[in-house]
Amino acid sequence: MIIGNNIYKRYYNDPVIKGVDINLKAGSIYGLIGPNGAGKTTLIKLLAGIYMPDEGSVTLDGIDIAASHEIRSCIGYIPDNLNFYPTFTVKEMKEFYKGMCKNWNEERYQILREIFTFSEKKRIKHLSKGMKTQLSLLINLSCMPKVILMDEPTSGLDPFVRREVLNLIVQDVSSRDTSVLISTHNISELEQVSDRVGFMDKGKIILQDDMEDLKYKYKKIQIAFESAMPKAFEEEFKLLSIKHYGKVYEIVIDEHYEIFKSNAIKYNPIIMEKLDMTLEEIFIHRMGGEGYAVKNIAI
Ligand SMILES: Nc1ncnc2c1ncn2[C@@H]1O[C@H](COP(=O)(O)OP(=O)(O)OP(=O)(O)O)[C@@H](O)[C@H]1O
Repeated sequence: MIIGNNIYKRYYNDPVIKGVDINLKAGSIYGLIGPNGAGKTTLIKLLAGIYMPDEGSVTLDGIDIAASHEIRSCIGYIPDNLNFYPTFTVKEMKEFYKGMCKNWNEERYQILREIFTFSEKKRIKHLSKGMKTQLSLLINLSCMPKVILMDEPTSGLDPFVRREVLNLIVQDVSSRDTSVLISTHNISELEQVSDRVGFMDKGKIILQDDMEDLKYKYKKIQIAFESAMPKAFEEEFKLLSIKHYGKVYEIVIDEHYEIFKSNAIKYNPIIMEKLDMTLEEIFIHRMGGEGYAVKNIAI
């Protein structure tokens, strides 16, 4: 398990990561979501040991990654912009990493290479952005890391390769108990694969939960009364948002629906229907609460 404990990081004097606690369990995929500039890439680089925290620590299986090169080499990192040596061929690149990687698995490399579309003779500078991501994944998976940190791994990939990449990650997690973190703006994709999710904003993780709990907890409810919503109803429940369409109100709650329902019944609603929220809706709802509501720019 990799644990970030109360991490702080400044760029010059600008605080960018402000007391983040995060843990990536073995055999689990953590989805990291947040608006542009929230600090996701910086956090990933701290977890990968590329940056050192100003305060706090990152440990892998109890060992501080700052203190051990060997433990850092168990962490795979797929960055959002890949800076492979441009004049190397794919084969030379692979040999380079093979030499550096203690647990290199050549058989795995050969099996995985069949899946991807580029030739080993191609120079890195002649690979497309998507091919470079594929190569990075191929090399990372062949290094048999305990942890894989992926920053926007599927951006620039076609839908088939994207599915293949996610399948490979899911297989690796289930067969080797790898800890994976995926940061992406593609929330619906994340919803399919992650079992834990963190929302990051302004250098902090403002909400993290198991996917199932999150989706169980946040509910959208359509409710209507004979006339307007009773004031006492509005006061009794913690309504995270209220929208109003004619007689029907659409409200968001973060308590268990059955409890809400048993208490709400006394207000004699004429309609009360529970709707599941997608992760994207929960995210937008949370970020709206943090001041990121979409502004109406109609003039
Ligand atoms: N090398 C750097 N030097 C100074 N400031 C930086 C540097 N890298 C990032 N920042 C700043 O740190 C903040 C967080 O950036 P970061 O790249 O971690 O965000 P992000 O959540 O990954 O964003 P995005 O979703 O747009 O990729 C931003 O305000 C950014 O301007």
